[in-house]
Amino acid sequence: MTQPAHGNPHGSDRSLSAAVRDLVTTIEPISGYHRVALHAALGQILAEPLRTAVSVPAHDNSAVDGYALRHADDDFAQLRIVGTAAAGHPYSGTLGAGECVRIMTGAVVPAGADAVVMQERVRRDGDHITTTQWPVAGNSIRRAGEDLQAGDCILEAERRLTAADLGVIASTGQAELNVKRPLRVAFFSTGDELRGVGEPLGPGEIHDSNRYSLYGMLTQLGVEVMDLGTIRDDPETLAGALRQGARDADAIVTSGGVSVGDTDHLPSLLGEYGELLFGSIAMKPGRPVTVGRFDAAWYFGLPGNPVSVMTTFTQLVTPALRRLAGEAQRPARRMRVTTQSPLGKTPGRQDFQRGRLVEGGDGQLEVVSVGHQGSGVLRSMSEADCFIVLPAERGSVEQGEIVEVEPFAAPLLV
Ligand SMILES: Nc1nc2c(c(=O)[nH]1)N[C@H]1C(S)=C(S)[C@@H](COP(=O)(O)OP(=O)(O)OC[C@H]3O[C@@H](n4cnc5c(N)ncnc54)[C@H](O)[C@@H]3O)O[C@H]1N2
Ligand code: MOO
Repeated sequence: MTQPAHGNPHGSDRSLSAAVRDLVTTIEPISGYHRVALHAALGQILAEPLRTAVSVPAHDNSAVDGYALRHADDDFAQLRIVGTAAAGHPYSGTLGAGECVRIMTGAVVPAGADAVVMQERVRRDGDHITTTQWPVAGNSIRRAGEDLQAGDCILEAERRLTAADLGVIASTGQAELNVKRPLRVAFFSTGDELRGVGEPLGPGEIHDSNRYSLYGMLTQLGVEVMDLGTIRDDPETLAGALRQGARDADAIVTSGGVSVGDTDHLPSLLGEYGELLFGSIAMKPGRPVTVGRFDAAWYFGLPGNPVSVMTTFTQLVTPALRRLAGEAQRPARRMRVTTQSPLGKTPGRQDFQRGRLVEGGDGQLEVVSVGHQGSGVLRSMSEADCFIVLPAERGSVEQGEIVEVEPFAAPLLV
């Protein structure tokens, strides 16, 4: 599978979809799981399918505040109130003919009752009621098991647990569960021009911004991050950082030094000490990448341009790290909308332009370009809330044409 580190600039680079497919089929997920308290499972990956031993709700209960009655008493006669059922305080008797029970939302439906009438449809006179609208059988009753049935598989393995999932699990009473161990990802920036935030800049120097956007995207992906800092463009030092990352982490993500310049050492280092899987993708921004293995770790060398880092991270690294972490893949959520802006493009690479979704005249979502699309204009990422995804073969797009957009999700938006 090894290919030259630098793709052909005339268009024979591997497509992004082929690169992702190769990675996802080649990567073996890490093993290992641990048992955690329910609240600590938020954002973690479920290690096994989760079954419920109980039904939820456990009992038929009332959906409204009103009166539980026997539907067979369908004669519009007065019903006598024989007791009260509140949530957590069931009525212990059984309803007889002509009887009803004052019932509150969430209370267990008493034995003998088979419908509930809401109190707005009732006239009450002392301990008797008459209804203004006789309910149908089963009216306003939430059935036992209508949410979850005892024995059901309620969540599949490999699922990253959401707030709703925690609630669903809590409703079954389960206090602990097995989740996969978190993926450990080391990251560093490369470049002699880079200085840390808070440091003064010398001639030609810039602040290392990629390490912060990478930190943010990795953290939002739910992995354990190891920041190896800013590394100079020196092969020995870079090899040392790669060794440290491979020793302590499951994957290493770097920015810079993957193109064809004199100080771009990472492709040759990987070729020499590791295994190079591929070195160039037909996407813009983000054509030069260096992807492969270094010792036991997966290595993702992303281009240095700040927008290219974020684009390649979301499109290429994210599915690869999800696979490595043992998380089920998710399809890209793309939709077709009208563009309010003309979009410049030359055929050759799949383009990820930055856009914002807006409400069009007819209330439908449309997209506008955030403007300057240079791969060094990081503000375009900050101002955007979606990628405008243009196929490799197409040229410029006119205002009013339909384009595909991919709204940002984590790791770009919380
Ligand atoms: N002759 C060619 N030159 C370039 C090509 C090419 O195909 N042939 N591709 C261009 C493209 S596209 C990209 S993307 C870059 C990728 O180059 P590198 O990965 O080697 O990145 P660097 O040269 O190290 O940096 C590029 C750019 O980004 C700035 N940078 C780097 N790291 C950071 C950081 N941590 N924070 C902020 N900014 C950073 C760096 O100063 C450069 O301006 O190669 C093109 N060249
Ligand atoms: O691929 Mo570069 O990332 O276009 O600037």
